[in-house]
Amino acid sequence: MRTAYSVETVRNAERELMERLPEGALMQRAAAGLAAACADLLGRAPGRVYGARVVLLVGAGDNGGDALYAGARLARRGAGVTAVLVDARQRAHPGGLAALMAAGGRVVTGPHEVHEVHEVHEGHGTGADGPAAPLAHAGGGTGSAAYVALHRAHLVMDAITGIGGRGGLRPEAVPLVRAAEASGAVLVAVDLPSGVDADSGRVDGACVRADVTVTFGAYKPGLLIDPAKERAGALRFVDLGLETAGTPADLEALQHADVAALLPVPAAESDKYRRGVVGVVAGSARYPGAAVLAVAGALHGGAGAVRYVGQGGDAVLARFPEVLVSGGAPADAGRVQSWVIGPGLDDRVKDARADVLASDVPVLLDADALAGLDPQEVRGRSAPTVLTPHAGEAARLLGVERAEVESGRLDSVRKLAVKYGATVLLKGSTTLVAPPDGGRPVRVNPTGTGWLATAGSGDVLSGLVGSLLAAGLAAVDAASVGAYLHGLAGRSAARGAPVGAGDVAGAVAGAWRGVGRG
Ligand SMILES: NC(=O)C1=CN([C@@H]2O[C@H](COP(=O)(O)OP(=O)(O)OC[C@H]3O[C@@H](n4cnc5c(N)ncnc54)[C@H](O)[C@@H]3O)[C@@H](O)[C@H]2O)[C@@H](O)CC1
Ligand SMILES: Nc1ncnc2c1ncn2[C@@H]1O[C@H](COP(=O)(O)OP(=O)(O)O)[C@@H](O)[C@H]1O
Ligand SMILES: [K+]
Repeated sequence: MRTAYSVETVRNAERELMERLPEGALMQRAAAGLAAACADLLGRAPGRVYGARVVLLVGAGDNGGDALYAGARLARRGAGVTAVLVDARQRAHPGGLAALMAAGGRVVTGPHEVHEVHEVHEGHGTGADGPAAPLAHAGGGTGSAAYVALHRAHLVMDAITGIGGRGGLRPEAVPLVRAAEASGAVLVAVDLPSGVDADSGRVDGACVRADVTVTFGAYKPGLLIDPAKERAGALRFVDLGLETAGTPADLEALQHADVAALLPVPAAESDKYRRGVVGVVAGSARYPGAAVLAVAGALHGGAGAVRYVGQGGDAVLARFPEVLVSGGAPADAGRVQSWVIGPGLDDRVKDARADVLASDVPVLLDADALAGLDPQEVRGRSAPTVLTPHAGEAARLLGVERAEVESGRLDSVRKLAVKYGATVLLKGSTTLVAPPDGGRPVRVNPTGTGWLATAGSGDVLSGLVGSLLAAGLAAVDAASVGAYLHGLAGRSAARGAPVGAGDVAGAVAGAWRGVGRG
């Protein structure tokens, strides 16, 4: 399981560890890991950083300190390192600044007017990880020197803000960041891309777009959730020895081994009923395809049989003769261990929904079954309920704008879960699954791909998750394992080219096999 922790938890863990370590040791660990990652990215043989040109965009806090100490390490190995002080008041971590200069690095100011210049005295603050002090450039330079250095750089570290950052990049930082992005240098975000919100993944304003993010001690939720995730590039982790065990993670992402352990496998004594029967209420005369796709997903989710209820029976049978089809109400269709309802339904949806919600088995509500859903109808149920909205549907259920859901996915999925007392799988660029109390941890799906954004692929997902529910998985597990397999299936079906939802369904078995093999 990959876990991510809030800033508060990370700071508490850091504080505890710092009490047991010599002063500054934690920052040195971060800097050593950062320097090693940068040396690796520079593509040189170990120990051969010599000649590389590195620029540090340095803010006022400890995030800048990490970069300055890492820069000092690279400078000692022969890199040409230039630190650009981005903070409007030219503040930077004193110890880090002194270490960089002692190692032969140079410090230039950002393109601001400098009203006050303090000399940096030899040894000033060396080794101290104390608060930022007002310092200004030593070693000379102007705003244009910063741009020249950026233009010539092989690697740029973004150390403007880390977990202490609030809001987007300040205006003075934006042109420097844009120059770094345009330079062709590898852009390495230190801990987080500056400008993103560590806890939520929100991006409020201008923000760094990194090639790689080297993060310290623990993953932060924002690194795993869009829109911030997309700005982080590839993630590298530096272990600081933080103790987070015992604190619930804010976010967790299943890995292959976790999914393998959760996949339902038939036992020797199994028969089709013991494996579970999933009932699918989907499709209509107008949208028979939704029935076919939801059933296709359900056939690959571990249930022993699929029961279909609705007007798409002919289309379903033409494609899948193994499905048990009935045309009446769900309550008359025979026993199932879970219901999936919603994709492509017509105006019969309300009656059918009342029917399945009245049952005592897990119910998954998707698409049309989400419209006008009353929280009380869901909250009163004795068995688990799973909602699988995309951002537009989630926005309607919450009574907010779609953009609000897309920019604040973690908040939105939690609020929806609390409102309905249901497990909520929020689809889209980052799929999240929140437990019914909206608490910790929320699961984030690591396998998603933009190729899944194709009509009907959500129908496949709903069938797949419903089938996992029928096979006996707990609601959060069914939703997150379903999303995981769906993402893998999307990737392997697409292999870099557009695909249809039917192809995604067809690739689920291969994804399952791949995970099962570990
Ligand atoms: N606390 C620790 O023990 C460790 C912290 N580390 C580093 O320290 C970082 C956190 O350091 P800080 O708490 O000093 O915080 P940051 O360095 O993230 O940022 C705080 C500074 O940035 C300014 N600031 C806030 N928002 C800004 C914005 N939008 N634009 C420009 N400036 C802004 C603040 O006024 C403050 O001066 C971590 O992300 C990590 O990189 C690492 O060295 C590991 C150890
Ligand atoms: N940008 C994206 N990146 C990854 N997955 C996406 C993206 N956009 C959509 N998806 C996935 O594609 C599927 C689309 O489902 P949905 O919105 O219900 O469409 P439909 O109703 O056409 O089936 C969901 O699994 C969703 O998570
Ligand atoms: K940063």
